[in-house]
Amino acid sequence: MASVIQAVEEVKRPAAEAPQIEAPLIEASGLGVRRGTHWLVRGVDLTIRPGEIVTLIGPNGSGKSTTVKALLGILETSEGCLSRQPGLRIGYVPQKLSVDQTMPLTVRRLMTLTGRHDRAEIEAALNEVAIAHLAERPVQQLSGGEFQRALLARALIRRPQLLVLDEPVQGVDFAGEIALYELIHDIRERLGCGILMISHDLHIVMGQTDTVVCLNGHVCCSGTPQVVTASPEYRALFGSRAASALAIYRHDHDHVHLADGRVVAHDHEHDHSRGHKHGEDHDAG
Ligand SMILES: Nc1ncnc2c1ncn2[C@@H]1O[C@H](COP(=O)(O)OP(=O)(O)OP(=O)(O)O)[C@@H](O)[C@H]1O
Repeated sequence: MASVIQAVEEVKRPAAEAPQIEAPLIEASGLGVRRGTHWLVRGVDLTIRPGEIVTLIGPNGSGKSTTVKALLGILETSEGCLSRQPGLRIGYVPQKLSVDQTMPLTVRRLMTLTGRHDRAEIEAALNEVAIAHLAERPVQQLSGGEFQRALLARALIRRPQLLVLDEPVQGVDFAGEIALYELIHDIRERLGCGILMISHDLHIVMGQTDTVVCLNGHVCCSGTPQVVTASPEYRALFGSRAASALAIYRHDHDHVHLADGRVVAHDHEHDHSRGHKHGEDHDAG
């Protein structure tokens, strides 16, 4: 009887109190890109909401970059549905950015190559990634990690609603990798932007992501890291690397972030649907 009353009260509860799931920034369904008779990638279903980190993983040539470019509208899609929030502000950190070794280019100047920004905006973006002290340094003299931070700052200066990172830790040593992923996580917390990332670092991906999409020319499996690491497709694709990533990963959902910014306690036994963030608990190594 008590449960019936409880159920009725749940129904009566005003809609405003129900958890709000924010509208997607980008939503793709059955997306495919073909060149000639060859499908580069096919059957991609993917949604990115504000404040959500979605990571694409997969072997070389599995269609990760193609998928990102199609989602951003850089590449024309051949089939499927794709919608982006109108006027969506995107900050993009490319896989590679080659800088002429002889060209004098300071970090400050790098920040203005793709748009006009005043001093305060540049300072704020550099502060965001903790390299304000390097503003006058030629970019050729930066370490791998510092250069990646400078690229991140350049993407953040536009106050993006969606940050897109194509392998953000390239040229960075292991300690620097961890620091960068922590920074990306912090940026999501501070700015509330959605993050779409390509990564090969399975261990870190599994700890720092809300949703993992595993590609191999098509979506092999997708969902929370917990769901993906348990899937046979993922294990078949990554073999022993998959097993070790699974071994260090322990996912501990203990709260949800509602669309209005509130954080509420959450049961462990909840469904892993979209629209929430999570707390994680990782065992080292
Ligand atoms: N313009 C193109 N024309 C024909 N084939 C292409 C084109 N661009 C990419 N490909 C092919 O499409 C497939 C997917 O490429 P993509 O760059 O998306 O893979 P990826 O998963 O990002 O790889 P990596 O991890 O090596 O960066 C590859 O087989 C690639 O050779």
